[in-house]
Amino acid sequence: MENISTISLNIQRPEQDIVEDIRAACLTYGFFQVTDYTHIIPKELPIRALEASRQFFQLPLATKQSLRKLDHISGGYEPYKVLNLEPSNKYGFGHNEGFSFAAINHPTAWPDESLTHGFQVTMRDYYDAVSSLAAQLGRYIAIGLGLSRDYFDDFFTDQLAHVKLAHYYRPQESDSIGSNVGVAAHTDWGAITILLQDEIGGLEVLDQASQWVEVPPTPNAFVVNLGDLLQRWTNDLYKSTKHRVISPPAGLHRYSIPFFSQGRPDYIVKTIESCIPPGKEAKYPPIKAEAYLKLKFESTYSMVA
Ligand SMILES: O=C(O)CCC(=O)C(=O)O
Ligand SMILES: [Fe+2]
Repeated sequence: MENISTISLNIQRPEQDIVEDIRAACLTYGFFQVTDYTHIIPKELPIRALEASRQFFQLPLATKQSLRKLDHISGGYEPYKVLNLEPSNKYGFGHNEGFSFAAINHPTAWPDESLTHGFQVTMRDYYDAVSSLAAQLGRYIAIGLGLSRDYFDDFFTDQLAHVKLAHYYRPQESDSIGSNVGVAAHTDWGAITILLQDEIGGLEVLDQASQWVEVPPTPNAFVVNLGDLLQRWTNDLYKSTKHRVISPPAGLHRYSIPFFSQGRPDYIVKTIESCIPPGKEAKYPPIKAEAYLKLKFESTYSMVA
């Protein structure tokens, strides 16, 4: 079992080296970490985003409850749910509360500016910057597949991504239940997920030998993983790998911010020809990004209000 690789995106590196490192990771784990991205994401922005997230979760519960997410499309607060391993729910019910939002103009119950100063601006900045990183990773992935570098650009332009601020913690009493589920094992649905995690740890990836491998918290790094849509797009050549989060022991708090890159809703995802072995057919028919995500949602997730 190999470690999850850490790939420097330093612009001084030969581009082909970055491309090959990313390709190797996509063919195995579909998980890697990236560093040296400050030409795309300002150095202080991830710190600001985690700080704003901590600030949000410190609001009184009643305030957070008033910002509750109403359905799976809109953004807002997702309250803490204690363990409930309902199999039809992709995330189980781990020990976490969340706040999610999507692209600009998307309905979201934002907290009042007077309560969390600068929160919305920080989150918008974060969204835009990480969107650019997703598009740049798309270019490296395209080159690695022998495609033109702008092959995925159209998919990432005006994409509808989802960002989730996640706060993992365990109230004392749940220790007696013995549950340590932060997020139950799952694969992501979209194309690329870019995750910022703090220094607590707990994210694990299932390797080819069915062992859980930790993705260690790494200063100034983002975790990148491919989702089911990119696996399908590449005819299963690139991997969307199962992962989970072990929640920290009572008394510790973990914060993370996954950015789920799901593409322009009306974009039609059609199997990349060069990923189909000679003499074989594509495994999947073309599908609109939006229709694919809806299908995934309906088949695996039952929202409990
Ligand atoms: O919080 C994390 O480290 C990962 C969360 C995750 O996998 C997800 O929300 O899809
Ligand atoms: Fe995930």
